[in-house]
Amino acid sequence: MKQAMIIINPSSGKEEALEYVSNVEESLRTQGYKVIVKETAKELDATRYCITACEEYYDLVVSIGGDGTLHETINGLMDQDHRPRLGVVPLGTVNDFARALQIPLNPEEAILTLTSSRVKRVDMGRLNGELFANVVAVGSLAESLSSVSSEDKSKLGAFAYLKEGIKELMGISAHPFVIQHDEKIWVGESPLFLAALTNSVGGFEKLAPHAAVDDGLIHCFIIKDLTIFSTISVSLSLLFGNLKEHKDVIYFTAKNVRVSSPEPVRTNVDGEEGPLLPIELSILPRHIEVIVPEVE
Ligand SMILES: Nc1ncnc2c1ncn2[C@@H]1O[C@H](COP(=O)(O)OP(=O)(O)OP(=O)(O)O)[C@@H](O)[C@H]1O
Repeated sequence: MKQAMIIINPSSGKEEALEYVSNVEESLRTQGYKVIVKETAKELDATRYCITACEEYYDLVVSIGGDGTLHETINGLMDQDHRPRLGVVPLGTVNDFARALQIPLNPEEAILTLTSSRVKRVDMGRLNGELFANVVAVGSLAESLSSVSSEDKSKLGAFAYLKEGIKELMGISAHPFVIQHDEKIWVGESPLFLAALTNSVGGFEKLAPHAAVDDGLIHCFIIKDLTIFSTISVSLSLLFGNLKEHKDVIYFTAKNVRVSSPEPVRTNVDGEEGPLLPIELSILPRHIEVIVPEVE
């Protein structure tokens, strides 16, 4: 009999997550799965549960929660030979991974998608010893993103990040970076370096419109300028999708990236606080298989 594990963060999605479990269970049982439900109680529980699902040859893991829960679930798939297929019911504020894969942001509709026969192989990024699914942000702006309050996130969604970003850019200086990408190197000062795998970053689906989830590339943006006029125009480019063409932005793609700084600079990984520099990024092409809607 096919086996499915539901990994659910009961604290996600304004504490509404548990309401959806029975619908997901029913959908999976109807499809012939034996279902087990694992509730997370703390950080990294989702990773531990997902490792068990790999070791016990589960066919499917469904993550019910925000991008944080999804990030932790995906990390359970890191060095595993058997990797169950992934289903996603997004309950967070931003839900970049679901946006990038056209998985409905409405939980009820996302649950219906679990019956889809269409799957997509998706790239994962490796950052030092962990995986990321969407984006790594480095620099003063990234540090401010980690501090966006959940109240602001719920109220303003993606605009909370933009608001914090503009506030931050008006008052801060850049960090010195050394960015090695494949055989090239960039040395300079920047308030923000972004490495994106998908088109959706911080809820902005147009940040990297050309980034396909399975193109085997890390899409990198270095923001160079800090003046207020530039900040406003960079923000507009974020919204309208031409960031890579902006004159104060350097854009490149790479398979391997190393970012270092003589200063202690923090990172933000998939929307959560990440490690200090230096970081090494690489790509695991088409590493996981995700259930996506029947029609694009
Ligand atoms: N039972 C729990 N109570 C509190 N926190 C938990 C629990 N289980 C897991 N967590 C932690 O909560 C973090 C945030 O979860 P997640 O991103 O899924 O939800 P969210 O905060 O509603 O989403 P978003 O950040 O997009 O608004 C996870 O990274 C995880 O470490």
